[in-house]
Amino acid sequence: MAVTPKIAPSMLSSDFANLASEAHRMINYGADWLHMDIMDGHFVPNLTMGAPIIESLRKHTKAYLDCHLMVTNPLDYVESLGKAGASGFTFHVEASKDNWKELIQNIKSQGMKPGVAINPGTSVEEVYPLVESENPVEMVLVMTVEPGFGGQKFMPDMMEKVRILRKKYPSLDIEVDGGLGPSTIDAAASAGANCIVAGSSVFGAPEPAQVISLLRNSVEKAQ
Ligand SMILES: O=C(CO)[C@H](O)[C@H](O)COP(=O)(O)O
Ligand SMILES: [Fe+2]
Repeated sequence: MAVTPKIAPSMLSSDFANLASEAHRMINYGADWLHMDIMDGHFVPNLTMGAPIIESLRKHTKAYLDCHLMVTNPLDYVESLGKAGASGFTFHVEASKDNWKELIQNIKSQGMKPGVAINPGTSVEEVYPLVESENPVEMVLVMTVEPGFGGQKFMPDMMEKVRILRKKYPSLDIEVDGGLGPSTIDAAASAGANCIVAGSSVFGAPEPAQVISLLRNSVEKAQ
């Protein structure tokens, strides 16, 4: 398989008042990406951060900022996030039924990598047109919890979606998000996920570097 592991600590579990030092800490511990959860209080019942925070953080780090947009109108965020220095822009398929082609085009024009996320209740077939389009998304994020909050329990039933996607698209980046940690990573890695978001299991660990390395080893071993 041509895909490489990307371990992405979710900054949702960090100390927001010290975001830059938390970001440096995670990169020094071996993280590949920093996962930034952008929530609008409408698509999900929680409000987190937006372009101003991404812009502030970008001044302190060159790290890949993997932005996960849990918002009702993702198109409204593309230009501001692109200018703020976001690296990846992953929108939800549930929020882009009518405009995903325009979204992908605009995300790429802003120099960001487009991805599409699917909620637990959404069937995997819904992302096929976006992956098979002439101008495709470059990552699929399979939610393994209901979006909105960190610290929830991993939903193993979602691994069937990952298995189907990996079989269909051998070189696609497939990300899993929600409840990933030492006790759940093997299920995700063996199903074919290569981009691993982990918030509470990394930030809550006495030795976050060990957890990051364990997550990476599991993905490498499964390939
Ligand atoms: O998108 C998210 C929530 O909607 C977060 O990225 C996710 O929940 C990470 O946190 P944890 O690893 O603690 O589950
Ligand atoms: Fe997320």
